[in-house]
Amino acid sequence: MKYSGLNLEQRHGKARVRVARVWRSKQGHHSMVEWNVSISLLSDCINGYFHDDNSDIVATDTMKNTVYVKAKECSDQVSVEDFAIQLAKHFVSYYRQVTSAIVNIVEKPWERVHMDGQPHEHGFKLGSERHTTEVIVQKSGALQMTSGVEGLAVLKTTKSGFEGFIRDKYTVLPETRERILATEVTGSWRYSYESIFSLPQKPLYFNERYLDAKKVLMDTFFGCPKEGVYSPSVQSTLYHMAKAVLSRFHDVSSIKLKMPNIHFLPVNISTKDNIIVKFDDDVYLPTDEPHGSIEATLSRVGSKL
Ligand SMILES: O=c1[nH]c(=O)c2[nH]c(=O)[nH]c2[nH]1
Repeated sequence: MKYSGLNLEQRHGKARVRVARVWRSKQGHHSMVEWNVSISLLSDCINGYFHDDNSDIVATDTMKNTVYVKAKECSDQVSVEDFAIQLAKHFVSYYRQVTSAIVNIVEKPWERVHMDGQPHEHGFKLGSERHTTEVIVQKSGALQMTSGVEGLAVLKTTKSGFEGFIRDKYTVLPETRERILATEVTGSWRYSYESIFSLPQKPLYFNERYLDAKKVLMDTFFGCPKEGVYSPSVQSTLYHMAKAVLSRFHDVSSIKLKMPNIHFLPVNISTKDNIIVKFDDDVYLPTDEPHGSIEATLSRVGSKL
């Protein structure tokens, strides 16, 4: 928006609104989710910036309240993606001023407790990795949506190496075909649905997709239980993981993976005359600083990122 020779780009929203929703069946079976919701609206409210006139501003406090109202209105359990879409749809359809709504949600990994193999009706414990989503909905119904996972910490104790890299006067790293490979995957995959009117109608479709995508990522990282699979680099493993998701899910058009290389350093301790600990692929020093940072986006040729 141009005003007195200046250009203004703006958005406003509410970040980190926490909400939990419980669904109770008549038989006493409970389901629950906990979400951390961030909303950002693109809206025509420039008079608030230029003329001290707030009459076109949706208060961020109102946005926060809307999260609770919409959670209340979900009478059946919904995926985090469906909730994000419902919220975003509300803002673009309810307010004349709002042209586009961006909703980010992180789901806290509450998992049903099992006792002696039996699922508990109303007991949950916290897991580790988190299900995430970002949806952008325009007034026209145009949609961009991604789902993802964060904090997926995985490690294997062998079948990993790193050889053949550039060696120069700054290089000390020995080549190896035997090391620990550890990372904490942050991934997000873009769905090819481009309109809120063309979404799959199956309830909890995106929850199923999330679990399946996570399984494909992990299966590719680890390989089969007995043999595993050799990783020549984090880069190669990342590529195979991303490719497996694109091959498996035809409604995913691109995937971004961030895979820090969390180093486990060989421990060797010696004095001038004595070796106290000699590394034999057994004792490691786990570190998280510094770590390698490796990330890439893989998309189908012709897909919009
Ligand atoms: O898999 C790896 N990729 C790298 O780029 C790299 N760099 C490094 O020092 N170790 C490793 N390992």
